[in-house]
Amino acid sequence: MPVDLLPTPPCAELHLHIEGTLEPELIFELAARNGLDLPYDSLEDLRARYRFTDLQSFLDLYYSNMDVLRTEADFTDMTRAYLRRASAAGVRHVEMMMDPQAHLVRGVPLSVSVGGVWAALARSEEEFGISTELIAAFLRDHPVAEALEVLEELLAMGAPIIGIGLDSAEVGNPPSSFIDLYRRAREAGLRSVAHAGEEGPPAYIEEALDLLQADRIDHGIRCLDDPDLVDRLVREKVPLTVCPLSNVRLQAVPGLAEHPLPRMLEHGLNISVNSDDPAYFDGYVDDNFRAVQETFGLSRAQLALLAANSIEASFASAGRRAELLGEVRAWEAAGA
Ligand SMILES: Nc1ncnc2[nH]cnc12
Ligand SMILES: [Zn+2]
Repeated sequence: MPVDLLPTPPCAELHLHIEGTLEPELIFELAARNGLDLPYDSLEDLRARYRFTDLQSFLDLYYSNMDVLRTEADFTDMTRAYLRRASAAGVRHVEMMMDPQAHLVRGVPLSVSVGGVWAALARSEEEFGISTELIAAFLRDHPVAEALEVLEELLAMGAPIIGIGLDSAEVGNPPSSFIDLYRRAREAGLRSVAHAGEEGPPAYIEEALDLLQADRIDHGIRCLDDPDLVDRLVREKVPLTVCPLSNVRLQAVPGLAEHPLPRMLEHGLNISVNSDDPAYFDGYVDDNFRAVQETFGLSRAQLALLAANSIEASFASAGRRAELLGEVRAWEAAGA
């Protein structure tokens, strides 16, 4: 790392799939623990498959690797490993997504997947100094009726979720199919986010806002294809949770130098920096901050703005947000 790079500011991570933190070593460890045969001969063999051409090529491996998650302890161990790494990265608050349906379809009940993740989150402040929230993300390439059933089950069991999300294969699965799901979540007092404009068109971002009333847009980079939409997003201060290394690895952009992050900052869009699926994209949040700093020469003030945006766009309590914004201000002032 060149000496003149700044450390990562204290920040909130708002776009993180906990299943995307499953590192190759842990995949082998959990397979052994659960007596499962993996379709890979070695860690190297597995790692060699982490070359993606688009979102779907990644999702195929992501869902396949999840099969090693069988017990509550598996989910707890994965989540604790992420929290430990995130605390080293400077993360002070995380709102993590999990994909309950992806586990249910493999026969793993909600009590195991949600219970296992929650066991780690419940101790996170004490253990790692990271406050946490959990978001149940729904698979947009599955029927909305299935999502509604799972949401009802989550509500009935009193699952400790702050909101819902929408992820998986984007193109051809528009937000408009999930109006009933988001309406039900709103009635239940939940917040909401939705992936839109990662590979899909700007119209999906508009649908997520107008039809789903999403509080935040995950990715949203393709808004730049529609100047009127950019004006709206700036005017309404809509938070976009941007994941630079993910976009490069999934070839949503040709390379980091072509990533729209600096243009998004110039427009005054409300963006934050996040890792998405760090075990798959070679990058936790600090790696993402370092990469964009190195590539675009961002100033301390710009890094502080990205961190402050993440905290202001979070669902943390007003008190916690104020505390963390104070940390960001102190970080910025340390360079003055
Ligand atoms: N980047 C991403 N886009 C859509 N769905 C996902 N699930 C996990 N990571 C995802
Ligand atoms: Zn994502």
